Parts: sequence; C-alpha cells; structure tokens
Amino acid sequence: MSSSSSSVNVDLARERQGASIDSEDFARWWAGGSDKLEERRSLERYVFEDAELEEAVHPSCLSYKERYEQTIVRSTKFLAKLRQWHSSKHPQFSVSVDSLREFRVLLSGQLGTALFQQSFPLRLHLSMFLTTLLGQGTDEQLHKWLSRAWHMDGIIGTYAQTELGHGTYIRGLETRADYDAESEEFVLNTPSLSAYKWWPGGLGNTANMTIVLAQLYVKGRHHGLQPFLVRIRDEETHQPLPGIDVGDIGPKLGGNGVNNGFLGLRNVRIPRDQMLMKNAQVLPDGTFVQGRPPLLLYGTMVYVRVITLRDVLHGLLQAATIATRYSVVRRQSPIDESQPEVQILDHITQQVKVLPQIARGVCYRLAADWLWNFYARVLEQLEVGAGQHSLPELHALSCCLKAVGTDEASEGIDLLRKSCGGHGFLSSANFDSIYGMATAAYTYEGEYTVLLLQTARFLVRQYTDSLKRKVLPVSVTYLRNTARLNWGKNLAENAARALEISALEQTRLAWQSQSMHRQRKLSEQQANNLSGRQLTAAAIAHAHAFLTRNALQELERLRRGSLSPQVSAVLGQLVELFVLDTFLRQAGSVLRWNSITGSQLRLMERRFEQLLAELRPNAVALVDGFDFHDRTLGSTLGSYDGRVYERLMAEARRNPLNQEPVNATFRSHLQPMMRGKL
Ligand SMILES: CCC/C=C/C(=O)SCCNC(=O)CCNC(=O)[C@H](O)C(C)(C)COP(=O)([O-])OP(=O)([O-])OC[C@H]1O[C@@H](n2cnc3c(N)ncnc32)[C@H](O)[C@@H]1OP(=O)([O-])[O-]
Ligand SMILES: Cc1cc2nc3c(=O)[nH]c(=O)nc-3n(C[C@H](O)[C@H](O)[C@H](O)COP(=O)(O)OP(=O)(O)OC[C@H]3O[C@@H](n4cnc5c(N)ncnc54)[C@H](O)[C@@H]3O)c2cc1C
Repeated sequence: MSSSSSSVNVDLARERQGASIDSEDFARWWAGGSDKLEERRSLERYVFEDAELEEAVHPSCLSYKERYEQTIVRSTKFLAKLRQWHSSKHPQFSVSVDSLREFRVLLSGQLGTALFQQSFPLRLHLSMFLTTLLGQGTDEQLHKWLSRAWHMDGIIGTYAQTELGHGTYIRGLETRADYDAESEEFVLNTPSLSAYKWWPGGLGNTANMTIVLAQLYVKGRHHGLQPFLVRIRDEETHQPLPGIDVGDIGPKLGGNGVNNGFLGLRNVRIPRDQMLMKNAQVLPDGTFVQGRPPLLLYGTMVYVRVITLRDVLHGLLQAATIATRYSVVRRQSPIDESQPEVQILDHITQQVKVLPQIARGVCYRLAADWLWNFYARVLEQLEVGAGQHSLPELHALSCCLKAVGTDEASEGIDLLRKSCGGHGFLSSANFDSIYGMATAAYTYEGEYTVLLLQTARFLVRQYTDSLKRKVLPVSVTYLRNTARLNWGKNLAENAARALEISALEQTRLAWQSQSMHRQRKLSEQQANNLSGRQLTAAAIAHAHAFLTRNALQELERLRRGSLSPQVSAVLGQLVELFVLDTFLRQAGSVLRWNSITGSQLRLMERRFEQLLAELRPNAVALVDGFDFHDRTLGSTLGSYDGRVYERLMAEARRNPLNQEPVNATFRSHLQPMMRGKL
C-alpha cells in the first residue's frame, strides 16, 4: 500500500484498473490473513510516521562512520518503538524460538529494510545471540540471562564463531577455553592472529557481550567446540575489558551499518557457569559430561539457514516490485512504428526478466514456510529427546535451499536491477543495498559450495540406502523411483518429474564418481574432493526438484483450503511459471538425463510464453499485493505512485554536492590546474 497521497502516474493507475485480480485480496492471503495484514500495516504507520526515523541524507552519501552512527541513532529509537508496540499487542508475551522468528521477520522482511537497508548492528543480538542462549543454555542459565538479554538490560550481544583464519572449517577454529578447576573459571585466548574472531555483526563497537565459540580444554584434554558467554565491554563505560582487543573490520560490499567486528582474547577469565551447558557440561572438578549429541551445538546455524530463505525472498520481491512498477511507467521504443513508445513491460524480453522473479519469490515463500514448519516440528521433538532421526534431512534441506535460494535470489535481484536500465544503477533505486544483503547471505551462515557438499553427502547416503531398499525420508523418496519420464499432458508435472530424474541421475553420477576414485585406493576425503563437481551438481538438482515439487504440492494443499478463486488462479499461473522456468533454466542437466524431443521442448517454451502473457496484465496488482511500504522499498523507481522522474530529480537535488553552487575544490584545485598553477 502507498504511503503517498500524491497523484499516481497515469500508466500505473491504468495497470491497476485493468487488472483482473484484486491486490487487496492477494495481500490478505500473502500476509497470512486480514488480521496479520492489518497488524503489520498499523505497525508500519506507527513506525513510519515518526519524523525522527526519517533520513536527512541518503545513507550512501554518508561516510562509513556517519553511517554507523546514524544506524545506531535510528535502530535504538526503532527498537524502543517496536517493543512498545509489541508489548501493547502481546501483553502475555514470552520469548521463544517462534517469537524470535516473528521479530526477525518484522525486522528483515518489512521494517528493517526500510530503516537500515536491511540490516543493523543490533540484529545479531535478536537473531543469533538470543537464539543460542535459548538453544544452548540450561534452565538455570536461561533464568539468569534470558529476560535481561531479551530486554537488552545491560546486554547487547552477538555471536562470535568465525575467525580470521577459519570460517567454514569450524573444527579448525583456534580460540581456546582452558578450564581452571581451582578458581572454577574458563580462561579464554585467541593464541594467534588467525585465531582472532572476525565478522560477527555488531561486534565492532556495539555489543558488550558475545557468545564465543572456542575449543574446550580441561586438564589439557580437548573436548571439542563449546559456546561461552563473554562480556567484552564494561556495562557502564562501554570500554573494552582487560584482555579484550575489539574493533570494526571496515567497509564491505553491502550492509555497511552492521558493524562487523574483530575480537582478540588474552587470558580472559569467565566463571564456569558461563559456558552454555545444555548439551555438554563441565562440572566444578573439571569432569566433562556430554549430555546431548554434540551436533546440537550447530543448532543456531540450522536456525539461521532455515530463516535465510525467507530473508532473501523478501529482497527478491522488493526488487521485483521496484522493477515491475518502473517497467510500466518507463516507455521506450515503439513495437509498432505507427504507435507511441510502449511501456517497457510490453517487450516480451522484459517480461522474461521480471515475471519469473515474481514467480520465484512466491514459490520460495511456499518452500520457506514448509521448511519452517519442518524445523519447528524437529525442534519440538528434540526438546523431548526425540527427533534426531530427522536432523540429517533437515540439515540437508536447509543447506541446499539456503545455498540455491541465496544464489538465485542475488542473481534475480541483479537481473531486475539491469532491467531498469541506467536508473537501476543509481543508489536511489535501492538495488545496491538489496543486492548487497542477498549476496552476503550467499556466504554467511555457511558458504554456498560448502553447504551444497553437505547436502550431497546426505543424498549419496540416501541413494545407497535406496539400493538396499530402505525407507527414505520424504524429501528424497524420488531417489527410489527409477521410472523414466512418461510425458503427459500436464506440462508442469512433466517438468517437475524431469527435474527429479535429473537429481536422481546426478546423485547416481556423484556416487559412481566417488566409487571410481575409491577403487583407485584414494581415501574417502580425496574421492569426495575429486567428485566435487558431481556432488554439488546433485545438490543443486535436488534443490530444484524439491522447490518445484513442493510448489505444486503446496498449491494443491492451499487450493483445498480457503483460497479465493482469483488468488487460486493467479497462484496457479505463478507456480506453473516457476516450474517451467526452473526446467528451462536447467535445460542442460534436464536434457542430459531425460529423453525429451525438440517438439516437447517447444511446447514447454510456448506455454512459458503464454504464461508471461497471462500474467502481464496482473503484474502490478500482484506486486501491490506483496504490500511493501514505500519506505520499505526505499526506491525512486518503485514507489506506489510511480512518479519516477520527479523522485529521481528530487533525490539528485538532495545530494550533498548540490547544496552549494560552487564546490570548494574549484578554487583549491580546478582553477589552479586551469591556470597552470598546480
Ligand atoms: C545475520 C547473519 C549473520 C551471520 C552469521 C554467521 O555467519 S555465523 C557463522 C556461520 N558459520 C558457518 O555456517 C560455518 C559453516 N561450516 C559448518 O557448518 C561446518 O564446518 C561443516 C558443516 C561444513 C562441517 O562440520 P564438521 O566438520 O563438524 O562436520 P562434517 O562435515 O565432518 O560432518 C559430520 C556430520 O555432521 C553432520 N552435520 C554437520 N552440520 C550439521 C548440522 N548443522 N546439523 C546436522 N548435522 C550436521 C554432517 O552432515 C555429517 O553427518 P554424517 O555424514 O557424518 O552423517
Ligand atoms: C556479511 C557477513 C556477516 C557475517 N556474520 C558473521 C557472524 O555474525 N558471526 C560469525 O561467526 N561469522 C559471521 N560471518 C562469517 C561467515 O559465516 C563466513 O564467512 C562463512 O561461513 C564462510 O567462511 P569463510 O569466510 O571461511 O570462507 P572460506 O571457507 O574461506 O571460503 C573461500 C572459498 O573456499 C571454498 N571452500 C572452503 N572449504 C571448502 C571445502 N571443504 N570444500 C570445497 N570448497 C571449500 C569455498 O567454497 C569458497 O569458494 C559473516 C560473513 C559475512 C560475509
């Protein structure tokens, strides 16, 4: 919905009138019901009407330091408002993984984007710090810390795992915590430059506590990685505490208000009860007890991977909203020489750039919801000592969906940026910050290739289980189905099945490659390394097979519920477009593993083009239905009123360089140069 009451661009207004779907109807479904839609809109009004949260200058015109300071000013104000609003709406609130997720969705999906270009230094407190406390703390530890942490009462936290020398290979982390049984304390050290913690959001100048992942040693014996709660800055003065060397790591490609930091520890002592001991304990005398499986230490990473798919689909749909609105406002080149210049969305090549991204964002949402429900079920079971059998499947799915989702969303955002021509390149169009955050997610919380290799490991194991006729987890049952593609009338079904066959064959190929190398007497690790191309291809194919099958199944499920006929129809088109688009983009792999004739392929392409034509009249109504506030989009090209040229000019005039007719460098340098006096 618009925040603007000014007149709307005529082309955009005409698009809205001509749509066959009601964007409000779509918005209600998208938001999860009218109550949720209204609740979010009321929060947006409450936040955005506050003049103190306005930006005087576009963030990209600020220095790195000013940008950080402005982010802190606005994020503290914003969090205070968010809390007030939240406690008025949810007086009985208690902190849980679900409530953290809700908060995170608000922060990253809607409001966070608007106010902080998607991220800000306090976000790590709300996501990883609190989640780790909740997931790894004992009841006594939660009793002591959780309420204070939730209210940020003297505590601003972050999560320090990655080091200068190691991010991926976490078993290689060097930071150590030695237990001193005499004083019942842990002594923490980063013994080398490469052991310095490096990257944690908010660590530089903002956080005063952090969870530190360190190798535990008791009486010289190693007990693996464990999480420790460490105060790094004084609660009152915010000065770094003795033994703490902390700072910001500097400007990055995106997310420049996040204050990612470094941390060195030199003989920093913390009491025994500041090791988070839900999974493993160190008793006062130094006895080590591994209570729950060590893998549960990775729980926070699984949580963030699960939730990242949702974060990036929001970015993708913001970019798609901007590009769609711009594409109906912008006129360029007549198609018929006797007619005026057309809206660029009428060029079919423009539709190919824009509409599949909308379909992708919607189908990612169907997958993200499914994944969240699966995660919540497993978590619930783990709490009562069950659920471990589902962990490998959850891990495998969250890895490949996070990897493929962040990769394709970043690619999609950049394509949408390019679809806006020159203006898309301006910071005021806001593609740069949306892209910066999406592409950061490609790396953080598990780098793309590394996560694909984790999924592939699972796939090969399931494939060998299928050869032994074992029952397979639901997301990989297709590995047992060796039937060839049976081309039928339903093109989406053909495409989904062809993608499953590709995933099965890629997995088989990876397994064969590993076996071949093993027969040459190579170790398992060497064989895995040499099979890396086949393994990653299998994981990518699995992600596509899952995403397409899930979209078709979720569509059916939703249609059995209370979808309005209009939403049902348009959702059907979007799902079909996504499935065919995925099929066509994967044509290399699909054609390698399926016998598909040229005319069958042409049928797919024709249906794909037909779907573009069917969706074209509803493109604007659809993106209106995502209901991004103008402040969330933060874009001169994408606002609800479509007054693109007015906004571009207004933003240019606001630029600090235009606040004086002559810049001082004219006298100091340009003029002397012209006079030969430099
Ligand atoms: C807002 C954003 C802020 C960003 C924050 C960050 O980035 S924070 C920093 C984020 N940093 C990163 O994300 C770092 C990325 N790196 C990692 O997560 C790990 O180093 C690793 C998974 C790559 C390898 O770990 P490893 O060497 O310990 O393990 P291995 O390969 O020897 O496998 C052993 C077994 O464990 C299994 N298993 C593994 N993980 C999980 C899991 N989560 N669950 C369940 N299972 C899991 C695995 O499948 C295998 O099973 P199998 O086959 O034996 O039955
Ligand atoms: C914006 C941002 C925010 C972050 N926030 C945090 C945070 O809050 N807390 C925190 O602890 N960390 C954080 N990180 C760190 C992040 O988790 C790591 O950067 C990430 O896990 C990748 O690890 P790396 O940097 O060591 O990459 P590397 O592992 O060094 O990757 C470099 C290359 O090596 C390849 N490679 C590495 N290992 C293998 C392998 N086994 N097989 C094949 N190829 C391999 C990779 O595929 C990649 O191509 C953040 C990072 C970013 C960019």
